[in-house]
Amino acid sequence: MADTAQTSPPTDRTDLPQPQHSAVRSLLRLWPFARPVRARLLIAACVAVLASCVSLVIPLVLKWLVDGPVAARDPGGVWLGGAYLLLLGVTEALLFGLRRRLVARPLARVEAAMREALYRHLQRLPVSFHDRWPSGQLLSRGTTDLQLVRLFLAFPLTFLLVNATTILVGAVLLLAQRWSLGLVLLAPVLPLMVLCSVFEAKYGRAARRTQDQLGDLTTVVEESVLGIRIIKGFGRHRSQARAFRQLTHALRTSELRKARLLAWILGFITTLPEIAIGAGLVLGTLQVTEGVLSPGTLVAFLSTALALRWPVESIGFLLAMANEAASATDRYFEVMDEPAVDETAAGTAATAAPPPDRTTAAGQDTPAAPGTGGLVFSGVAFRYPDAPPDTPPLLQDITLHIRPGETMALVGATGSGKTTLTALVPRLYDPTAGRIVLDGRDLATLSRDEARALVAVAFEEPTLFSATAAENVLMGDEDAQDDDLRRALAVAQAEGFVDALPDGSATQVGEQGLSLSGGQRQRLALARAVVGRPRFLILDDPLSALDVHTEALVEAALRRVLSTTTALVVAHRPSTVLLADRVALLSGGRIAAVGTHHQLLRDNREYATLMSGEGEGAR
Ligand SMILES: Nc1ncnc2c1ncn2[C@@H]1O[C@H](COP(=O)(O)OP(=O)(O)OP(=O)(O)O)[C@@H](O)[C@H]1O
Repeated sequence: MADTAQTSPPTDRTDLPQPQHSAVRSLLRLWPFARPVRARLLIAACVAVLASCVSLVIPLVLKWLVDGPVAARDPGGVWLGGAYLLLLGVTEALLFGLRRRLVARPLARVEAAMREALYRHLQRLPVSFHDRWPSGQLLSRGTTDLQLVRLFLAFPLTFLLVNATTILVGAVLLLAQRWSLGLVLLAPVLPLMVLCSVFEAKYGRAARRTQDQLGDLTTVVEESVLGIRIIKGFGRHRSQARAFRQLTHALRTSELRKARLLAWILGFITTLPEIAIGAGLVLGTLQVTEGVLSPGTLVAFLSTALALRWPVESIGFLLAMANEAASATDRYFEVMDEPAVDETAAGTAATAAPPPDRTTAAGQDTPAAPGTGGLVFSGVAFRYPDAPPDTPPLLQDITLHIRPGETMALVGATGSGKTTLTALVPRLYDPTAGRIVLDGRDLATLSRDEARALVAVAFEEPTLFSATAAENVLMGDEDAQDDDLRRALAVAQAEGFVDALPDGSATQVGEQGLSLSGGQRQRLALARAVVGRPRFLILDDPLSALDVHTEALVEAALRRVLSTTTALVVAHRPSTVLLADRVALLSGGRIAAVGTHHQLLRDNREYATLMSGEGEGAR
């Protein structure tokens, strides 16, 4: 299968040692998204560097003020010096304000573009990807992680650059003013650099762990909200709360580890320069006493050193934010790097079709002649990409012909692969061998879009979206008109209850259509399946979990739906089987028997057992 995705979701990796990764390499991957706003980012960075340099001029004005007007007791000069300082302060504030204005809007655009790209990509990823990835992990990558990335582009990206420049310019000024004092102040730089690189590696791993745990937590919250009826119905709220507490506890432990790491680096980053400033102050005062240093130079020197405090101290936070953003970027691209399927490209047949004159296994349907209409499975085999390598394929040598206009029921024990077989027809998965032919056209030569235009599906769980009833139905065919909607509702026997909704078909049916009854949702899902007048209809157990009264309504709807199309219907109970013209029994990954319900009931013991509801695997 061309579209199989191989990476495991990160849930499996939370407790494993994370691979060493370079934060810079990860962050460089943001470039394609940041590129369109690069001019703004560059201007904003220049403005911030300028603002920071303005702050470094303040100590020089102080030196002039102390050694000049203050020493000469010149009030006019002092007022002028004060005015200069005020002007510099206001300029610095205005420049930082301008920087913020410059980046705010473009960065919101970058975040939106990344989120849009992620959503688009998620839609194009194969079903096998979604089978493996918990939705909470995807949700957290599209929300929290992207916020971290935007924050990085807004602050650490600029300020790591600005602070490095400020520290460099400040160091030159310190050395130029008094090189011996400058060396004392710069002494902590080397140990701090070593400590920062140790911190970065440790914090990067902790950040990754926290973000993965947050994804797991999101999954649990989402499942609890969606499954609230089951949780309440089975009184599982305590065990659910316990599971949630365990996850929050793990997350808290990881957050505390991050806080501890940040605390120790901040401790060093604050203490070492303070000690150096203290030593510089003592040394400088001695030099002033000895008359080898002017008081103004000492004031300027110490003011420069104090002006460098924030750029140095903030490096801890900035590195932490940069590492969180690097982990968030890794997590984002783990999804984006998954190969998407091209819905418009034709696939390639997994293997050549079996020769038409081959001998078929006992009970298999007779192979269809080439070019035959209807839905034909020829020697189809399938195994899930993540199935253990030593297990046999789930489906093997499936040969079945559903004639044009015919309804075939597919019966088998639970877990026998019925849903999997039906998922091959709309190309949710591709067979690993054999071929499927729709009205004489090999499915492998059709694009997914073409295949889905021919085939409509209604799954066992009739998922509805938070949209109006009409919009939910029209998802089945975006070109459908009002007439088609009315016809589909009528065919699915949904007209009556839809018209009785407060706003008719314009009524919002709520998240997952929860405000509707099971039977109503099932009928809307049927209407969605038939609105595009599909040539082929695949129904996965359409009468599951219905009460007797609703079952009769949906059954009546189904009879009308099935009379208009060629259909394959997964069936568990006789009432559904009776809707079909013939029945195929799936057993041991193969079609074990094909016939009418009564024939199979009479001739096939396994079928009879399944239909009586006594079979081990029957439901
Ligand atoms: N995405 C998947 N990856 C790996 N194995 C899977 C996947 N989906 C289903 N399976 C396995 O394939 C087997 C067949 O599942 P399938 O849902 O097709 O059975 P079914 O006959 O429709 O069952 P039921 O009657 O209970 O709905 C099961 O053992 C299931 O665990």
